[in-house]
Amino acid sequence: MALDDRTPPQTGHGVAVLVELPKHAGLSGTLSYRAATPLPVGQLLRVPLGRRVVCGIAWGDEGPLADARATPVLDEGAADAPVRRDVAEVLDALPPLGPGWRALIRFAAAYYQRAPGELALSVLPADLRELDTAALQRRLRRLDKRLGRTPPPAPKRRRGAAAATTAPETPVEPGPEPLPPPVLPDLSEEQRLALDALADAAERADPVLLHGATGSGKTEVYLRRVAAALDAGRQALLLVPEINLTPQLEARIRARFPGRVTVALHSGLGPAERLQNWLAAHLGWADIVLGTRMAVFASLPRLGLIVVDEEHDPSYKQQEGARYSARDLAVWRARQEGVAVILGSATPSLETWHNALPSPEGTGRYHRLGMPTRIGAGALPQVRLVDLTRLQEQFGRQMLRDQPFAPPLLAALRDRLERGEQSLVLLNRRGYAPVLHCPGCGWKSDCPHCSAWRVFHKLDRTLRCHHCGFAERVPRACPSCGDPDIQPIGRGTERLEEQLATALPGARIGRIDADTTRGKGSLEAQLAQVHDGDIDVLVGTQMVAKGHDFRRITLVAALQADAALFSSDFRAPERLFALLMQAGGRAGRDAAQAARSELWIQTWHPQHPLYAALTAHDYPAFAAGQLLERQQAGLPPFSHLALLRCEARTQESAMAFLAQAARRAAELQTQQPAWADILVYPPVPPSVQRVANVERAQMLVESPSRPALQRLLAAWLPSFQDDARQAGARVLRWAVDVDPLAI
Ligand SMILES: Nc1ncnc2c1ncn2[C@@H]1O[C@H](COP(=O)(O)OP(=O)(O)OP(=O)(O)O)[C@@H](O)[C@H]1O
Ligand SMILES: [Zn+2]
Repeated sequence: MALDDRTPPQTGHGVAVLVELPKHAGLSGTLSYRAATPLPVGQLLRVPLGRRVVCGIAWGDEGPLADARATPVLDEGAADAPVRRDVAEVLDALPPLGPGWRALIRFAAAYYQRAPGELALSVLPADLRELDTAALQRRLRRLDKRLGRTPPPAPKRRRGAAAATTAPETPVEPGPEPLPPPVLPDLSEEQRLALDALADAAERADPVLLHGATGSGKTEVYLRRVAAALDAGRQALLLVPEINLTPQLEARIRARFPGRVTVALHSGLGPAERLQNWLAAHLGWADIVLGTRMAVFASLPRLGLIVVDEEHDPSYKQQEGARYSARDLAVWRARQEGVAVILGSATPSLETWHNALPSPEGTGRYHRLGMPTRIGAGALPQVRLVDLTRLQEQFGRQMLRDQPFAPPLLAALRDRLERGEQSLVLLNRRGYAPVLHCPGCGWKSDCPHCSAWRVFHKLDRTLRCHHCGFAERVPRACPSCGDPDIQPIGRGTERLEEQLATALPGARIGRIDADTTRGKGSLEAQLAQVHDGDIDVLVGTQMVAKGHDFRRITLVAALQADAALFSSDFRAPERLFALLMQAGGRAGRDAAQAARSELWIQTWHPQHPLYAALTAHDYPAFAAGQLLERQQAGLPPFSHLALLRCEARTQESAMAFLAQAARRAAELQTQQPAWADILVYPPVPPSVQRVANVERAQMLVESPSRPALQRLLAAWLPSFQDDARQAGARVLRWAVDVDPLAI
């Protein structure tokens, strides 16, 4: 570069930097800084922002600067210093974030309508955002030690980037002595066929839906594909819905791939460990990353395979900030990077199923592979429906309250007990009773801060709100009329546990729900008890219904499932079907006992078509019925939704904000014919309208076309900021949820 005489000595290179901007800064792109030399895009930096020094990512090269003083001021926080500010530090001990990662951030930010800086920085480990070079060096040395690696050679200089450096390109061989290879099970015929097809699909990087029955051995299929990816020198990313399912799988992966580096990424990790694991992935040292939804954003320079296990699970959808679907992003990322992605489930989401059906029924975008048979050819549990209406006629209401098990179900539970087999009773509601009630004056245990009841927890004798957390000791007498005879209404897992103990004297009863598993490691310990056979009957919420490979359970019972059949949320039947089929899938996983396995369902609506499909284990029939209904109603996957949410001091303000937004949309729609088909529904309060003294309202937007919806949202959202500012303190928060899951 020829320097001319007039160039002041402080010239340098312009770099556009992505930073996590303070909320409402009104800036959504990058900020411009000055660096001594050009920086590679994706490089992690420390830059001054206002009075702080924060983590940033080099996002674009703005070329050599002729005169730093003449450049426009972009950092609002530094209005009194009218120069481009200097990059404070270049974290060049780390290679830049790669093009795949950057493309994913750009896409996800645009799709979910967030600022790229906010998204990019929020998906990096919190500790990484705080690191300076010295601290980073210490962390890297610690990581070397943990992985038994020799420290990387001194960074080499990169061509064309004077100061920028990269870590070694090739992954270093693992340190520990290679252990003897594990013994692999002989594949079932279905597994073999699926693997052949997967190898073909991987060549073309087609997304694949692996639709395998519960207990059909999907995990083994994933592991074989992981092995193939590792053999090809690539990294594998395995996504699972929840942390509680991870310990069993993590142990299995480590045993399966000794000498390979497996790291976990999920919110249950401490900050230091999360950083270490993230670094191992980013540096290419980790071969396998096992994680929850956040792991879809892992930086993986050698990515070769993505697996999304239990792809239907709602926990893949982030419910705050950028409300992304890790499943959908996994498919996008795989396609973009040209790698294979496997979505696995016994009960796929209807969106995925639709994509895996050939046209004209579906889109044919995914390749569908079926594994309908359980390992060992064990039968799926026989479904037994108990008609609660008949039961009530026979025994009366009171009996049903005190002893909620139909006599034949009770007999079946006793059988299991005598044979030393286990049973699982599913009830998706924790606590003792959902509400306390005074028969004298009609008082009920409502929450003073929410439009919800407070739940009675008998163990610690509290009334606890599951929405805002407000808890108080249970009153001795009715707080309204003083009547001492206040009573629980309904039943939660605590009460069910008590009723089971009465009905099955001598049985060892365990309970697993969010209340019993608060302590670190307590869930693992309780699951181990079940696996070891120290428990006869397990009571639990949906936590125990999925994923677990229980070997001794031969009976699963669901006591109160019906509410979902008539929910206003159009996805409720899909979720109920999946929950029951998955729960049933915990029974009879040992082929020797499978023939005796049963799924009992007590219902007021035994004639409902959902139960007919469940009894026949016929997911495709259930899905076909649901898809037809969705098509007729113009619901996803036949349309695309966004949900606008507003939180305000009063319900009127929340509604007014959304009504104003609706008017803005109508204006935009008159300007752009492509948006005419988009429907903006009137704002409504959600089912729980007030939480922690905050009023909530929501408004649904429905579009036949995804791109049209995207464009409308992008044009529409800036006006929200203005309207929110106008509303001042009355409006607390607003958010847009693209492809919302719960409505
Ligand atoms: N080829 C095989 N030979 C013998 N056992 C196998 C084989 N494949 C898998 N298994 C065993 O079968 C059981 C069920 O497999 P796995 O847990 O992978 O099922 P899954 O399809 O993931 O079921 P779910 O959807 O219910 O979680 C496991 O105990 C697994 O170790
Ligand atoms: Zn509350």
